[in-house]
Amino acid sequence: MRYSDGAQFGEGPLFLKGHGTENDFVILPDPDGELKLTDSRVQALCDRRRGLGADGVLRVVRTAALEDAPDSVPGDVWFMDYRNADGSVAEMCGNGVRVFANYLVHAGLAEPGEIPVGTRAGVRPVVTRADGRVTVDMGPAALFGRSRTAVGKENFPGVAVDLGNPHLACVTEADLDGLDLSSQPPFDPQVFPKGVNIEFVQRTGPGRVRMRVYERGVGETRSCGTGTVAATVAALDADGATTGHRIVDVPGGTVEVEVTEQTSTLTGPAVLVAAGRLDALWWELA
Ligand SMILES: N[C@@H](CCC[C@H](N)C(=O)O)C(=O)O
Repeated sequence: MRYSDGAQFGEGPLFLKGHGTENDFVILPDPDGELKLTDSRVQALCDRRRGLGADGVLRVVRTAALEDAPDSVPGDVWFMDYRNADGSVAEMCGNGVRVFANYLVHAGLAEPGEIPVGTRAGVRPVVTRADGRVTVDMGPAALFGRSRTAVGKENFPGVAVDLGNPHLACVTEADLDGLDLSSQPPFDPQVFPKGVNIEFVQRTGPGRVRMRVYERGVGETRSCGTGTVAATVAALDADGATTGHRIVDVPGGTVEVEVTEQTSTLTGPAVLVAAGRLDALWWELA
């Protein structure tokens, strides 16, 4: 079908859909940074009725083609330009970077194994594994204070953790299923001036925790990779430790987190679901 300006249906940008423990993303290959990725288009892409539906957008672009890439990221590295569903830019996405690496291998843009990925938090080494899981070196998980939130009438103290993006991780004995996370839990803007991702963490057994999360710029999601690392830091802190390993169960699946003195790693599944083309007119009007 041809439109009046001659554009044909399906001639819009290529996209892929993928997820990591059901934290889902639209992947937009854009090697030379030519797509005009406005907040409005990100919101439309992520809308689960008028768009493709996702928690966020991963634009695949050469670092050299980006104006706001950190100087620490070499120009020849593929850059994950991450946007939350509300269109906001975030520094890092632990599930997204693992899906991103799988896309690079799928598209023949990287060999399987260790792949450096540029992010606004710096370069993150990602390793695609023979068992299909993907590991990312998330960098040091910095506990930088204590704060609190509330759900309904219940207060939740927690730890402030920097993973490149900000987190408030609250260990609790409360029943996580009873928490109403349909709206933004309150937070202290003095501690989190750029907003915050808020995790609710229950210790469920030796070396294992369960987590729900309200993500900055999205709302409640089925998983949050940086959030699982923050949850692990909080669980270690509650156990009087600063390093260790935790299995983290999230509504969308299970991941493994290791925190050491030097860095932190996240390992789990990362799936590519589909590929296609956006309609050119839809993209123009979005
Ligand atoms: N889901 C992501 C985190 C995405 C960014 C976050 N919402 C923020 O604004 O910091 C992950 O897997 O880490």
